[in-house]
Amino acid sequence: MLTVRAPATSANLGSGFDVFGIALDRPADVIRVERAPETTITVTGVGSQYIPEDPAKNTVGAVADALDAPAHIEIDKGVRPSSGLGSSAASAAGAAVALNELYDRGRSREELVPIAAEGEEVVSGIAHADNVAPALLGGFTIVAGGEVVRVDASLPIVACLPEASVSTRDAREVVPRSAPIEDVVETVGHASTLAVGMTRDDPKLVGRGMDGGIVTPERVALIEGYGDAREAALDAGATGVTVSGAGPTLLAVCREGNRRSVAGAMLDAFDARGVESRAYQTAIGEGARLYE
Ligand SMILES: Nc1ncnc2c1ncn2[C@@H]1O[C@H](COP(=O)(O)OP(=O)(O)O)[C@@H](O)[C@H]1O
Ligand SMILES: N[C@@H](CCOP(=O)(O)O)C(=O)O
Repeated sequence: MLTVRAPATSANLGSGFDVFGIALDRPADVIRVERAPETTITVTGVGSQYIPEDPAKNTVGAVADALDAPAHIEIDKGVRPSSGLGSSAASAAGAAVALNELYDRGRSREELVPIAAEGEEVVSGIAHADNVAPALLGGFTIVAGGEVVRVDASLPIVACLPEASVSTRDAREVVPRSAPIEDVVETVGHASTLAVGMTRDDPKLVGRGMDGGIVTPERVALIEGYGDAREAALDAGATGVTVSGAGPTLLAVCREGNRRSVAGAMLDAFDARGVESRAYQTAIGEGARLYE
């Protein structure tokens, strides 16, 4: 039996819809695989009651098909589904790494990106790779033109998850089909600033580069208490706050030493609105790790 720890991820980062992503140190899914004549799946852990074990409906089933690697796959969820923390992608990336090894398929991590993205198509209708790329490669990733660029970034992060669910499929319904050129120009400016900030591990540039975006303002409306929690985090010293993936998690970029106060401020702000939440004090981290 092979075991893989596959991390949560945060996609978009405000200005990089369907393009930018980061791997997070925690939380993570644990995937265990063993050869079998046909694919079967068991799911335990956080939110497992909402995750189908039918291989046709689970992201790992699509990955097993794509690698022609039938297996019994055990998924222990650490990343809550429909959270905006790449839950479906963590399992898909973990399964891709584990099955590639189990069947000696010889695919590189980069080659596994489109394979893991097939799992995302099962749940959101589109094979967006902005979660599976960092889940496989770690660090900060840019998915563009079918290629992935990886930057070995390192920054303190708080991910604050309110007690609500937003399905990526639903949140894609509010994505504008077109945008005024002024908004596109502004977004390109922010995205460029963010990418340079990542190469320098500069929380100020990264935070500034997360501002605005064409998609984020539409999604904020789906998250009760977003505005208050964002303000509280910025007041506590976060350098930037945006929606993580499709939400409802809020992603706050921090400076060394201020994660605890940022996390506390966000929890208090949600609490004042009567919304329960939990905060992960985490960091940009490594990709899926294989344990023999
Ligand atoms: N292995 C899996 N892990 C998590 N969710 C899964 C998995 N397989 C299928 N799903 C389904 O995917 C949906 C959650 O994915 P999504 O809406 O993209 O949110 P996120 O990936 O941010 O948690 C849920 O409907 C869940 O049942
Ligand atoms: N680019 C996608 C990212 C979805 O991330 P998730 O963590 O919410 O699954 C989108 O914004 O739709």
